[in-house]
Amino acid sequence: MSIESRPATADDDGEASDVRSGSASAVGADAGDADRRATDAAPIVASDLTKRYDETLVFDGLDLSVDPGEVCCLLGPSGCGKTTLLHLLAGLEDPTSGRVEIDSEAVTGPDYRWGVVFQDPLLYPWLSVRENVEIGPRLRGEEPDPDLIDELLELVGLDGVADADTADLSGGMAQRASLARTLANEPEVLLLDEPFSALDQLTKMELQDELLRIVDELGVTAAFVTHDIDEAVYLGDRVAIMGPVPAGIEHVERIDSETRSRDDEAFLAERAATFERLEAVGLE
Ligand SMILES: Nc1ncnc2c1ncn2[C@@H]1O[C@H](COP(=O)(O)OP(=O)(O)OP(=O)(O)O)[C@@H](O)[C@H]1O
Repeated sequence: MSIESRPATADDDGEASDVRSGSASAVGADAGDADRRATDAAPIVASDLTKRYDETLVFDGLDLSVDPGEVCCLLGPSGCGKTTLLHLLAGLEDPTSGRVEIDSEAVTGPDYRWGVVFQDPLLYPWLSVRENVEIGPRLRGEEPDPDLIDELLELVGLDGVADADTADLSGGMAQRASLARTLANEPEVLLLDEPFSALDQLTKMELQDELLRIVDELGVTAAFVTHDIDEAVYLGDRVAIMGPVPAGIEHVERIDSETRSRDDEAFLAERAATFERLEAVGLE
C-alpha cells in the first residue's frame, strides 16, 4: 500500500470543504491511481442472504454487489438490518443461508483483509495512539512497518499526538485513530458502521472528506452503514436503500460523484430523490 499524507480539510473559516467538488478532487485522479484501483480493489458480493434471529427474519434472499473501489452506502429505516448486513459482510456473524464473497473468496469469519470501523472507536486505553494503530500487525505476530504507521498517522492527521494517551483524544480524534488502526492492516475492503454518527456536525463533515480521500488514495472498496441521508448521498458512489424487515435492497441510487458538493443543485436533487425513495420504503 502506498500512501501520501493529505492535509486536514477544514477551510480557514472553519467550514468543511467539499472534497468531491471539482476544486478538491485531485487525490486519486492520476493514471497511477487509476491503475492501482483497477488492480488492487476487491469486489464485495453478497448472494441470496437470509438471516433469522429466532422470530425475526431480517433478510430473505438479499443480494448486494459493491464494485472494486466503490463506496456503497447502506441506508434504511431503523431496525431494517443495516448493522446485521455489515456484520455478515465482515464475517462477524454467519448468515442463516447465502454467501458473502470478498475478492471472490468466501467470507467465513473476521479477517484483517476486511477491516471494520465501528461507531465506537474501541481504542485500547492502556496503549498510546501509535501503539493502538500498530496493534493489528502485532496481533498477527508481525512487526509493524514504522514508515507505514507514520504515514497513516499523518494521513488521518494524528502525527502530532502519536504518543498521547487515548483518553486525551476528542471523539473525532479517537475515530481517526480507529480508522488508522484498521488501515494498518492494509485491508482490501473497509466496512464502516455509522462511524461518524456520534460526532458533532463539523467534525463529521471533516471526517467524511478525509474518508473519501483515503478511499481514493488507497483504492479500497467500502460499504458504509448510515441512517443519515446527507452522509449517504455525499459519500456514496451508490446508495443502497433497504426496506423494513424482512429487508432487501429496495433501490440503488447511483450518485454523480464528479459534480457533487454539499450545496450544489445536483447534490440537493440527489438528496431529495433519495429521501423520496426512503419514504417509499417506510422511513421512520
Ligand atoms: N443479536 C440479535 N438477536 C436478536 N435479534 C437481533 C439481533 N441483532 C439484531 N436483531 C434484530 O434484527 C433486526 C435488525 O437489526 P439491526 O441492528 O441490524 O438494524 P439496523 O438497521 O442496523 O438498525 P438501527 O438503524 O436502529 O441501528 C432488528 O429487528 C433487531 O432487533
